[in-house]
Amino acid sequence: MLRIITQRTEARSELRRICDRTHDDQVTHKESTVREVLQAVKRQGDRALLHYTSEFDRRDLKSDDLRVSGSELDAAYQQVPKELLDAIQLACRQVEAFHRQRVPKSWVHFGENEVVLGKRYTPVDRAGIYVPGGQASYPSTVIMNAIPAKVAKVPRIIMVTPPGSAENGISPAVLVAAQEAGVEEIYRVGGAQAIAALAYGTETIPKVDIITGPGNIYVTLAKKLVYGTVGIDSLAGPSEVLIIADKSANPVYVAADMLAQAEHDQMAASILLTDDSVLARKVVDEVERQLVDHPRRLLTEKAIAHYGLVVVVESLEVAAELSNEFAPEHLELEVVDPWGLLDKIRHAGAIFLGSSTPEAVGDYLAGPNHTLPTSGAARYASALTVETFLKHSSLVQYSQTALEKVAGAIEALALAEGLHSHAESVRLRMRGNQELP
Ligand SMILES: NC(=O)c1ccc[n+]([C@@H]2O[C@H](COP(=O)([O-])OP(=O)(O)OC[C@H]3O[C@@H](n4cnc5c(N)ncnc54)[C@H](O)[C@@H]3O)[C@@H](O)[C@H]2O)c1
Ligand SMILES: N[C@H](CO)Cc1c[nH]c[nH+]1
Repeated sequence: MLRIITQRTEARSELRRICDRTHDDQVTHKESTVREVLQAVKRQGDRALLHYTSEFDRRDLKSDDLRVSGSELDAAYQQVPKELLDAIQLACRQVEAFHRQRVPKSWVHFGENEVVLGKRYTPVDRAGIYVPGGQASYPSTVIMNAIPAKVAKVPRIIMVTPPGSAENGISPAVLVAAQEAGVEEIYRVGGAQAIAALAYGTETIPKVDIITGPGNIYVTLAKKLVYGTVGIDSLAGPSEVLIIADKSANPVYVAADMLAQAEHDQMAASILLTDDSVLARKVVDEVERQLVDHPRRLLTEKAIAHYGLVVVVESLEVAAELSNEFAPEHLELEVVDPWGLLDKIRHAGAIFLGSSTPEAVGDYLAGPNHTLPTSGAARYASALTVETFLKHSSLVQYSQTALEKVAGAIEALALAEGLHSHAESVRLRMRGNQELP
């Protein structure tokens, strides 16, 4: 089921197909559904939200049900075992410590020539965080999105997540993680309709300035389409792992790490590049073996069948080259000298070095963010950070003397652009205080 490829040209074209899986032809019809959902929510607000929640999540709700109540939030604590609460609190502390390390600071520079320049950072007024909840529940994603927003001092954080089944609702762990991370405004709505609500606002859900968080193909397409109306973090769609392994790697670990990605979504991708054909064979067998009793076997098998791949390469240098072309969300270096190989890596959302560092460490509590760019977006985008929730304004002050020194240059540039009033705005100041005629 998991294929092994040894031929370089075939490997390249398969890797391209997998990387492009979120913008291939099969996705086009999903995009038209997403466009329709966005338009309907924009025009009809809550009415459309409730309609699509019934259609896609099989939950018949009223507007009043959308917001998670205070009593539900309180009750969630009773349903979360102590070890899980401890783990959530540990993850919150570690993620916060990591994100506090590099918070950008406003600065002002008083130059020698009576010129003052600077940058002033301010948070967005409202952030909308999307927490997925279709195939699995993600308390970890609450933490990864809410904590950086808190560190950035965003005044209002609005969380959306699918409603869950009528019997179980939203996972209590998600509700507890939200409260531990400092979020209390939570709405039960998922998919493209949730993204539309955050982008345009409805009677119940407020419009935000930026939407962050990962999601399935519908969520990712919706974020792409609302970009401009609101900001977004990145296109953090169906998950991916690419593992570069040599003969020192343990096939049991490699297989487990491939399945740990595949179990997210049938569109998740799991790739192994190795210079050892014996390891390649063992990993394929081990994936089969670990799938036998897998509780999410059907979905995971689909992901492995469509977007799983093992490539045997001539050398680790070739593996690094192919990995750079793919630009994976997660890259694991399970080789004798991971730090040596790191020099050859240029594009990846997060890099895990050595065989004692399964990607799950980063998923939950190492500290760095697990909301990462997918489908090749790591070529130009990065993990979610505190800066995602900040923007900066440039600060500029010139004295009259400083302005006199550059007046001629500004005038020349303005005239070259044919912009009369730009030139005039400087020229008038050179003539001293102007009285109204
Ligand atoms: N890149 C990252 O940083 C990262 C991190 C965590 C998870 N993920 C990814 O997030 C995704 C989570 O997906 P999920 O499905 O579990 O939850 P989700 O919340 O992203 O999607 C569920 C929603 O999709 C909508 N939906 C389902 N079927 C639909 C259909 N046929 N038409 C229109 N809308 C439909 C429903 O409204 C539902 O609420 C996975 O792909 C996982 O790999 C990515
Ligand atoms: N691997 C996911 C990022 O693609 C993050 C995650 C959350 N829970 C488990 N894993």
